[in-house]
Amino acid sequence: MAEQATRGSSTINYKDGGMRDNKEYQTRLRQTLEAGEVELLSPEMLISSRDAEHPANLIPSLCEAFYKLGWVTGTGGGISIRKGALAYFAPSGVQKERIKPEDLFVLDLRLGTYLRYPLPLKPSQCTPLFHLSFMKRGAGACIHTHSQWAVLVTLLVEQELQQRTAKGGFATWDDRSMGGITDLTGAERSLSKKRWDATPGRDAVLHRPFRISRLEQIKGIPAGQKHTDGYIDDVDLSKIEPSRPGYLSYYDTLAIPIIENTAHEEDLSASLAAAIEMYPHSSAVLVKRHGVYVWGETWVKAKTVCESLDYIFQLAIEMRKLNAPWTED
Ligand SMILES: CSCCC(=O)C(=O)COP(=O)(O)O
Ligand SMILES: [Zn+2]
Repeated sequence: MAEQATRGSSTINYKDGGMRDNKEYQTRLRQTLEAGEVELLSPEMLISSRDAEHPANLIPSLCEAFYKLGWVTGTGGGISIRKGALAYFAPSGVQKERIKPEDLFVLDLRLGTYLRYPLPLKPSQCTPLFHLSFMKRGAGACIHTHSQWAVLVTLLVEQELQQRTAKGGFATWDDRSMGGITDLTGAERSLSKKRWDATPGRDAVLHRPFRISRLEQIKGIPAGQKHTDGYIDDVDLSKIEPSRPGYLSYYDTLAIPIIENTAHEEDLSASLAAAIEMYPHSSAVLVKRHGVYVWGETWVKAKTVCESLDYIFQLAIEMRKLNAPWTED
């Protein structure tokens, strides 16, 4: 395992072993963590904790649970968790149900530098996408699944789009880019339009999101999101108000944007960023023929929303088989 971390042009070598049981070191370590002086940390300390709620322990156990749900089959998908300014990522191409804390990468979001990089592993290809959710939404965790239900709803929306385009296409900007969403305020609409015009990657956001209403489980999806222009350590994310408070009501319509897939996961960054800008209230983005990204303030919230969405996607597939409409308009 790598015993070093690189900061700027200098390389710091760390020794491990023995130190973990040393009380004085533990105290200094805690003070160092509290002061945010993470450069004094041994990379091994970043993943050594007896606390089951520590990201180094949570990521392996959650990935195992997600594997059993069919969310991270064949190494794809996963979860990243943020602890303050530190973000924890799983390795790429490794069976997600067998990940160990030692396999995890730790990125300092302020420095943009890895504090732990366990060669010869590589960080998950989802890393830049997870990173976007931390920087733009102040997320505490982000989940990526390859759930078959998520993939199937993107196919059905694609089919709807093809049928609509064949009938004469899209008339207005709203119709094209917002998929006919009518519940945005005038200010949000005009801001979205400005963002839409200025955002690279917008062309890969489908002209129609997945939309569904009148389902009890919709009440498990947040109504609004926090917006940040980058993770800043001295900004208290808990003080940033979400764009809309609370959760969707039974009478709201859930809308999840869909972006085109790319040959490489990391190339989804521009379109994911565009979808996040375009849909200011959304806590998820579907990737056509691929899966879904879902984030939340905490890993518990991200997992709960992901479960609700997966349930809704599965129900939507079954509804379509029965010719039951997803929305009333
Ligand atoms: C068969 S998985 C292809 C890549 C992918 O979709 C993904 O989610 C990234 O997986 P990684 O192993 O890099 O975490
Ligand atoms: Zn993927």
